Amino acid sequence: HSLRNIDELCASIVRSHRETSQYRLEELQALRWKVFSREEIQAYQSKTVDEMWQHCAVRLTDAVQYVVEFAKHIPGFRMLSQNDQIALLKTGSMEVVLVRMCRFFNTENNTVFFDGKFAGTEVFKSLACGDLIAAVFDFAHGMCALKLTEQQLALFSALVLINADRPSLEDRVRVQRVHRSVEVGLTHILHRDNHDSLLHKVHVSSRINIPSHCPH
Ligand SMILES: COc1ccc2c(n1)CCN(C(=O)[C@H]1C[C@@H](CC(=O)O)C1)[C@H]2C(=O)Nc1cc(F)c2c(c1)C=CC2(C)C
Repeated sequence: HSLRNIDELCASIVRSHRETSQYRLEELQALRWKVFSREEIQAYQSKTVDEMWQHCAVRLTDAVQYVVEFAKHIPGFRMLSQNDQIALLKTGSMEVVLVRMCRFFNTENNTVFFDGKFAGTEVFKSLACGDLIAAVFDFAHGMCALKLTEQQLALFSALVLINADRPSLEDRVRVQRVHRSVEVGLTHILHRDNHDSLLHKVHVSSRINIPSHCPH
């Protein structure tokens, strides 16, 4: 890896992340104290499980589409076979949405951006999936605690997505090679930002232990 290649790889991943972020950080900062009224929370809580999941699924599908676009612009990702690109996106895109979600999270009042305002866990009560929602919020807290810059978040997102341990990959060795190059890029950026304390943390691509099933 010549230094030039690493810089070029980082630059293209950061550009791709920036171009595929649904909302700019400044927009979300402006909204971060816009929370739901009691009536609005009541309205969400009186939805049926299916209505609420439908409502969330539409938004998450939106966020996943942006992650697909992000992946397509990662040089190493495009080099992989179509089947491996699809396998990585099927299993990894939701994890990247959750990693990206930390940009939409306000740790001071434990709320996440949802439907244009910031929602606490009580808004999702009608999903009857308290443990899943708690895991999503805990994960967002953990990601925020790392205080990653947009560039570090871009490289970390690519690292989470390009994971050679995903099921049903045809050419694991090739995926591992791309993973390694992204890892070198992230290490390079963390060194440059004197964020060495983060090195050990971000190399374990964090997983959420999604509870096996929701009661409903
Ligand atoms: C990448 O990070 C993020 C983070 C949040 C959101 C997005 N992406 C996508 C866009 N978004 C919107 O709400 C859109 C604003 C639009 C209407 C408008 O523009 O006003 C609709 C957010 C969203 O979907 N939040 C969301 C969904 C969801 F299912 C859950 C949680 C949070 C928390 C727990 C669960 C239940 C898992």
